[in-house]
Amino acid sequence: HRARSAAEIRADFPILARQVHGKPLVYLDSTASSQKPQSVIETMNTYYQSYNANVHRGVYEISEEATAAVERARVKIARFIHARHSKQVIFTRNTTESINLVAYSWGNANIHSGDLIVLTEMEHHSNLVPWQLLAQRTGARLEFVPVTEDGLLRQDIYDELLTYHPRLIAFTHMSNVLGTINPVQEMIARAHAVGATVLVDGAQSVPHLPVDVQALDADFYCFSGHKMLGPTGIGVLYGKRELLEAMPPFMGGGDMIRTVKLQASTWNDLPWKFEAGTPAIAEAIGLGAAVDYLNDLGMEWVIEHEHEITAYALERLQEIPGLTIYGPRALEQRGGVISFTLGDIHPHDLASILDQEVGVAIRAGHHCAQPLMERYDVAATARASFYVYTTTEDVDALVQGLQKAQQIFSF
Ligand SMILES: Cc1ncc(COP(=O)(O)O)c(CNc2co[nH]c2=O)c1O
Repeated sequence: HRARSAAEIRADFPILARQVHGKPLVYLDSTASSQKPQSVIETMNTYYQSYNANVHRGVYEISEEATAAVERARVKIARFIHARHSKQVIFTRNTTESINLVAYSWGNANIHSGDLIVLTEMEHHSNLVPWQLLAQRTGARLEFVPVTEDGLLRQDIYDELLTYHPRLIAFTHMSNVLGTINPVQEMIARAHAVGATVLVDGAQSVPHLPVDVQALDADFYCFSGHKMLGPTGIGVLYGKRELLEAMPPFMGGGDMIRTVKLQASTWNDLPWKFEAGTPAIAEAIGLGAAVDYLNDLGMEWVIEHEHEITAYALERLQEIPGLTIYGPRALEQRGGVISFTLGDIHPHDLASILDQEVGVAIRAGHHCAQPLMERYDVAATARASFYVYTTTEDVDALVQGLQKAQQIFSF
């Protein structure tokens, strides 16, 4: 991996050169969606400019080039998460669709009335609502692992819930609100010891941490391209081969079939059984370029950089009187996501002032984690999040903006 300065990296992201309200853009919302390096943008443009064609069935050069490019991207992604085989990498639109695919295809066939599904209090709605719908369809029941005051899962209650032999357990690898990194490997081992199947929501971990799905022994692992320097419209479901082979298709259509008769059809092999219709070709190829970019930096560098920025941010934010931070204090238990409130200033007002006064873009709201907001008895939080292009100067601009907001509201 090449050691590169923040300035060098930032030069790769055209959008970071722009201004907002006459001030340099300070983008601190990578948890919602990351910015894109020029190499990803160019890779997608090159597809459209040079070999735009539909995939799999065209018997002409540019269609074969497009097909090969999509399958090369799949192999890159499989290697990036250390999947045993690229057939275990299913392209979806995003994390949400990946989780819904499992809830419908695996869930409908394996969850029955009275079965227990265990989730946690810190889940994003994408890893909560699909299981609510499944429970409503099947008569299964949901139980939840609570979150402590400092943003950690109650492992004692997790162990207690395991004694009820849940059929399915689903939890996030890293919280998009608290930044909490859960001890996924050991939680999966304990779940497997009682015969549970485990889905991990990796939307916030794959972009920011080294992930090895075989070492974790995850049954299903889900993530989105747009959070990891890639385009929107492409996500991944990783699954253990025996599970994916046994699952019925999620959507019916072209490509996912082998033979079609009027009354019935047979299915294509993995991964195409789960990829009905024309895929997001440019987006899959773009995600492959994003993986190249992250591999060039190295994920160990990525998480170390984010820990440096997070440590600096935690230190600077604690200088601000009246500011409350949510989530673990210990760096090794968190990633580069900091949710906070500032006195009784509504987070939406904070975000507006930061945008207008210092060009800082943060997220404000419930972050699609309304149960977690309820657990902390807040309507909303402000949230700053960091990535490969974030610098300590970005954090300084955030602190300056928060101090400005305090002046404005201290009238
Ligand atoms: C932990 C987690 N799971 C699932 C999702 C859904 O990902 P999608 O299917 O690509 O939308 C998100 C997106 N989180 C956020 C999206 O915008 N602000 C966020 O915090 C997430 O952070």
